[in-house]
Amino acid sequence: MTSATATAAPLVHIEDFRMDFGDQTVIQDLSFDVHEGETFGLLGSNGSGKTTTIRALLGIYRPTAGTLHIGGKVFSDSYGSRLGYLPEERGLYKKEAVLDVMVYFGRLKGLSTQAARDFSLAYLERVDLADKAKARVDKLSGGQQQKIQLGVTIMNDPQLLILDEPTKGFDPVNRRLLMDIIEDSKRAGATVVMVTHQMEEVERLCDRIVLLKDGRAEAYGSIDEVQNQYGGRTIRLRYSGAVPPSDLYDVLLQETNYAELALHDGVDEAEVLKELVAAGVTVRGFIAAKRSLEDIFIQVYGDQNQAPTPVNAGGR
Ligand SMILES: Nc1ncnc2c1ncn2[C@@H]1O[C@H](COP(=O)(O)OP(=O)(O)OP(=O)(O)O)[C@@H](O)[C@H]1O
Repeated sequence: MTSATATAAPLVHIEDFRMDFGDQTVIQDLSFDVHEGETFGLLGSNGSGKTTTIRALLGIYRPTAGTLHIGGKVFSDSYGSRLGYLPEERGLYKKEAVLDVMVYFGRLKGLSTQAARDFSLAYLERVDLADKAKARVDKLSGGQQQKIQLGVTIMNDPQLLILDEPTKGFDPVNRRLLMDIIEDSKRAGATVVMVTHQMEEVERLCDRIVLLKDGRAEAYGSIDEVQNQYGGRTIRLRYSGAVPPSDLYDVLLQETNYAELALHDGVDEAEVLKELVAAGVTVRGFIAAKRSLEDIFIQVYGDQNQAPTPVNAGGR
């Protein structure tokens, strides 16, 4: 947890959450906090329990055990318009016109007809759907309908946005547009909890993350903290010769002329270079980099039968 956010009471507080479906335990001992104003990523492989956690937080599922609070309480309708929730299963009134549907939801969220209309027209313009304002929702493509649903979710400037895979199925241009829109909500002060499988979205938007595996938090913290836990600093090496085993690093990847090395704590890149050269390696390229979240994700979930090995974990 970052020190800047550690003092204030968290907006979302989940402690010792457990969820069973029949005799299947999907989540156990899950604890994390989301602080006001931060963007928090809920990550994990398919079926790891992300949507279940959100549903339990919002009272759609009753948790088997544990505390799930928003603003210090179990979620209730009284939190009302301060929440914007984009569920995994999308749903709009398909036979109505786009603008009418948006205005209807705006009214439900407490906006005046005029304010809902003004927001909707500006939003449709921004997401390149101005010409669809009068079209029936079911005449729009899946991605276009998703844009409408995100617009409905953010239209009343909610304090807490919970977005379950907000950019699922979008092409790269539209994904970037949707990320810009989410970033605007974040800049306006919203706290955002998002489920996503897109690591570039996480790196761009999220302040902190939790990584679910086998119903538990495999990693939790800021992106930097998680990167450090799984070998924060790496060397991308182009070489000829043979990369020797060393106390300075772990070899993450080794191909004929390319290797990736995870540096042990406190090791200086120059020491590694010196050792490689002394061992007779011809170094053709040497780039110090942070380990990408995508790499970490693959390490954690790539082989579900093999326990991940955080680089900092003991004995080096
Ligand atoms: N209502 C339910 N009844 C029984 N099992 C359920 C129910 N809802 C979810 N599950 C099970 O709980 C597990 C976690 O599902 P969940 O939808 O939370 O995963 P997820 O992490 O959101 O996955 P994805 O990334 O694929 O969307 C799955 O094994 C799923 O089959």
